[in-house]
Amino acid sequence: MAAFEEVGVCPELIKAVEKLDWTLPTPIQAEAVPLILGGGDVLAAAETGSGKTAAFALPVLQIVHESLRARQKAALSDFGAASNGQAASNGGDGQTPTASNCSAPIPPCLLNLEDRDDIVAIAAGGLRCQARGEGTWGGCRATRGASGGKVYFEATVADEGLCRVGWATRFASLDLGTDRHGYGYGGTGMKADNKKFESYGEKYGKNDTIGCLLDCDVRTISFTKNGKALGDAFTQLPTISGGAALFPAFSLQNAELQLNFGETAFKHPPPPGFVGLSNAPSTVSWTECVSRSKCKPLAIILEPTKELAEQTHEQVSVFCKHLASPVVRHALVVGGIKASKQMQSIKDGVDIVTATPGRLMELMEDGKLATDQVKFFVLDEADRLVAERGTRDQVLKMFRYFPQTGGGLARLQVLLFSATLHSPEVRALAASICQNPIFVDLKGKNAVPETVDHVLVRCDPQQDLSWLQTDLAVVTDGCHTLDTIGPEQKTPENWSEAVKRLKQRYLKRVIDSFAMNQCLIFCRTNHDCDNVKRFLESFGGGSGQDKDESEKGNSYSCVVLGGAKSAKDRAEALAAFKAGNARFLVCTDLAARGLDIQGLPYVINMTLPEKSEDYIHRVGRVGRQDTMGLAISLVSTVPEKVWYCTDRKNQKPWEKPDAASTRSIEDGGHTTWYKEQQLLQTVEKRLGSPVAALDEDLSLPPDIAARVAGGSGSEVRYGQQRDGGGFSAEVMERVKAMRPAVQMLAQLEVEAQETFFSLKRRWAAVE
Ligand SMILES: Nc1ncnc2c1ncn2[C@@H]1O[C@H](COP(=O)(O)OP(=O)(O)OP(=O)(O)O)[C@@H](O)[C@H]1O
Repeated sequence: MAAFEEVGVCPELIKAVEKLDWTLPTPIQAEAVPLILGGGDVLAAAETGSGKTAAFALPVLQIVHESLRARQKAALSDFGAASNGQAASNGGDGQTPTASNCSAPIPPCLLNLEDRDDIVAIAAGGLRCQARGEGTWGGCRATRGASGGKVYFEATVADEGLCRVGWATRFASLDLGTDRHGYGYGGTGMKADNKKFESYGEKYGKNDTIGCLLDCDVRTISFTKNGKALGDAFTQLPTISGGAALFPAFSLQNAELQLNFGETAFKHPPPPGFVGLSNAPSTVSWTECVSRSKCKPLAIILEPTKELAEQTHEQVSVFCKHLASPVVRHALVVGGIKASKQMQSIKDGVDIVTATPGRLMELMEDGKLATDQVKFFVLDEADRLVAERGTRDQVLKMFRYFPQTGGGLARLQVLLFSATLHSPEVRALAASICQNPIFVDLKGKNAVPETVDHVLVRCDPQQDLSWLQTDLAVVTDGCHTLDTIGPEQKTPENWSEAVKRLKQRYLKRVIDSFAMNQCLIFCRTNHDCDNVKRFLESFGGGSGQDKDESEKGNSYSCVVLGGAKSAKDRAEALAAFKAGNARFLVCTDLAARGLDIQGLPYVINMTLPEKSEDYIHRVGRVGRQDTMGLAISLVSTVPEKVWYCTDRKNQKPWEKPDAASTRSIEDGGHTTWYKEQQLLQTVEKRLGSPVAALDEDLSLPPDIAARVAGGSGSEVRYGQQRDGGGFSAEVMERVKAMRPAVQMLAQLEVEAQETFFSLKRRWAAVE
């Protein structure tokens, strides 16, 4: 296995990993780091806990640092050249020129070759554009935008075809009018903003001249057709400023436009008070905007949850420590925290942003984070990021913001990482945003480390009638509040309620039987998490977050981490669990991915997840870094009716369960029947082997017990590193084989040194 320097990691980053006591790159790091350093797009799939974060963070940091250095060097030499030139023109007095003595004429406003879709051609002279191709829209914008005053330009339709003309910020989609940052008026007599198309003015076509009027003072946009005023099209625009200037913008489909920004006389002069954009006093150039912004990251790392983003950001901070001259500035951009607070941390400049999609998109759309310098787009847990349509669309939209041109190291590199990267959605995404990606698949579909043991507890309420006992304060989800439950009832509803009760009893038994003091308990919903917490609290509970120190040792202390909690509560819960102040983290699948909790011994699934890849990620919280972990799933033998809410308005039907809400979703209600036996089959198929059941007394099956307690001479417990001091059996084997050669080399080294010094002494004596 290669060392970090052999895979190309630079000395500063090696220093950082050595401080973490990392001796060798993990297999995914050894594979992915050189590919990324070599400039490739990479899709990397490797088991949970295999060090994927560093596999992308190290090379990304290294290239970002190299780019910053190159930029710094170029800036220093430019400055040298400029100051030398100035010294000459100032008569050699060496004084730095002031703003007043270096004012240059403002360049004319033209169509921007760098701000257009590929299918848009711009004619020499920069005032005529066309897009050819039936059914395909192409967009472009001008080089100069208005940041104040009353401005005007004209667009004359030079050919048949479809077009929209208007104004947009430089952050808007080039498809004018399809987001919040562009305002267009189309030839079909429609105006468009944020995908809202409404009737406006009249139709226009070949030879018509459209006047585009922007009044930055009252924040309105209006249009004229051949000199005839069509009235206000857009009012109450967001504040227009240097950073959010509005540029002339055009979308065309098989059409051609001739523009006049005011360099020559207009066909139809604008109303009094309006001036041509070329002569307007308050304008900004596109290049000026692009180079002025300090918030111009070179790398964007996208994470599906705030917790993961924080964790990756921390990892990046650790790696950055020894990168100097210049330092790499990195920021966290996540929801749940005031955007203004985050702006504070990025406004002085940022090179790497670790973010969750929603907040990042917001900043990008508001023009607060420039995207024109982005070299890396990393999608960690990529399959999760694209699993939902909304996030997938956001990811694609983001991608369109990034520079798509450039070669070599200037090219945008796209990196997709996950333990489970085999979904069709990921493949479709890769096909649309990656260039010849290399798929590094170290585990295939089965991405769980060998260090995880999988067992199940069969919860059969027809056999085990202990659910009828009332000794424990079991709290179920209320699905069967209206149903008659009892030993004489043989209905599916009875068994469903029974299994809910039984599972909580088993939870307590499992915790006691393994004397667990640190465990992640996965539930299906936030509501289920709260119920499990209430149940555990009935034995003392405690959150470990309270001031009362005595709660820390409580055997059932627990905290909840679920999407329904506030960002602050989630952060506190995770911190309490990581610090060992709460023994149990009761969570939804929000915590299934990426969370890295050192030496976590146990995971309990109160219910199996609907997708087998979520099982892989859940159980991947244990068995990390070669520590042994146990995943215990409580699996119902009978169908269980559960809450299933598909719309946001009816999120809490359990608060007042009634005949309507407890009906199944097919019948207009909010429940569904969950069949865990089927889910178990998909999990087993994914794992490639059956999951063994715990014995009735909840002891481990013998073959598993042997791995952790003496069977193979091992005394390793769950949560501890397996035999081999953190290295896999394969590595240990190679270390053993190489030991004699290394010892011989060390001996030779000693002899060579001794010979050298004795020769040196003799030489000194002769002299
Ligand atoms: N080369 C290495 N040597 C030793 N430890 C390492 C090395 N690389 C990473 N680690 C450690 O391994 C643990 C797991 O790493 P990481 O969180 O990156 O895994 P992952 O593959 O992203 O897992 P998941 O799929 O669950 O997100 C971390 O605690 C990390 O510090």
